[in-house]
Amino acid sequence: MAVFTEVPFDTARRLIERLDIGTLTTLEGAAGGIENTNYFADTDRGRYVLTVFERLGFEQLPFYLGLMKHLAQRGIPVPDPQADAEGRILLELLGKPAAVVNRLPGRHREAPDRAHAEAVAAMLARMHLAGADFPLRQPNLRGLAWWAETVPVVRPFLDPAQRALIDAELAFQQQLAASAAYGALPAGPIHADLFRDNVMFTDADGEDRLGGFFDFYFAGVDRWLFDIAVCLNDWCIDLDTGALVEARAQAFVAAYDAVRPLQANELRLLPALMRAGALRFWISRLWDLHLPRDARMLAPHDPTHFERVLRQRVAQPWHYERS
Ligand SMILES: Nc1ncnc2c1ncn2[C@@H]1O[C@H](COP(=O)(O)OP(=O)(O)O)[C@@H](O)[C@H]1O
Ligand SMILES: N[C@@H](CCOP(=O)(O)O)C(=O)O
Repeated sequence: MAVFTEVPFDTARRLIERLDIGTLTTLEGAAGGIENTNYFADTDRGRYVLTVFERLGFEQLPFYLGLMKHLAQRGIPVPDPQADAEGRILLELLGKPAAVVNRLPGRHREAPDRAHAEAVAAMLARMHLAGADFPLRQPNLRGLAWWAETVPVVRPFLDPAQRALIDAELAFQQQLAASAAYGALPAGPIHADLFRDNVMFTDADGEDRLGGFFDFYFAGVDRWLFDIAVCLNDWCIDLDTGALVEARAQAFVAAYDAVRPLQANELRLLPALMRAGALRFWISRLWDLHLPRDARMLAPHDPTHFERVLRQRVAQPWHYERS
């Protein structure tokens, strides 16, 4: 259960009262997640999620919440932060930052097929375009600078072969980031963590429909291609082996490309960015496993999964072929 901060019903009721979204009827802790306290909060007028931020401070949240508001206003299905009478969407509860967003319909799909991948890819492209004029700028805080800072911290926990891999891949990404081709990649706000468990699908009428993207708390301004790479490494792999499911990956990129045509240097650098995406989550999972920030931290994700994915992306780079 991802409830790190217990919120009494009356405390939540008073907060909800300030938002003009009805009267709180039920409040229930949400399972899953490893970062924030989430409660499902129903009112007599709608369904919401109350989040108390455990890791993030008041300085980073205006970017995340503002981006969600911006995207929601442009018709992208993402949680829409609710404002109080003064127009504030970043709230405070029990001394911690908090927000109330609308609850997306549906549930995530653990075993996505090609149609799920295509729906996510097309919406990802729409989201990138819709976010392009978002005025706030915050870098991807889990980007290259963080990897370089964190690799020395997790390195002592690795065996010699793992150290060689992590050192080589970090050096490869540093060299890539300094290249002109990388510098020319289009950039803007990205989600940066759009895994299967951060996307809802509804199954009304026997057909799956995209319910929305959520958990924007790793978002930042970075290369759009990085978002595509992160998705390919999750939506388009066999989780048992880490192998890319090439037909699904091909369909994913084609669906994205149909909405926002990829540039030639994006097509060329995709294999390198897929290595970046695998490295990023290998490092963060190592960090979560070996340096838990809090004794109450839930079971961390398995780092060896992304070590394996990274080895495969290095050994078998995959190129998208436009048909
Ligand atoms: N806006 C939302 N709409 C619907 N469900 C949500 C929403 N936000 C969070 N949830 C639910 O809460 C769970 C935990 O949220 P998540 O953002 O993954 O937490 P964390 O930030 O701790 O990783 C999700 O798996 C999902 O079921
Ligand atoms: N998707 C990341 C972990 C981030 O956790 P989330 O629950 O906030 O998405 C991973 O799989 O390592």
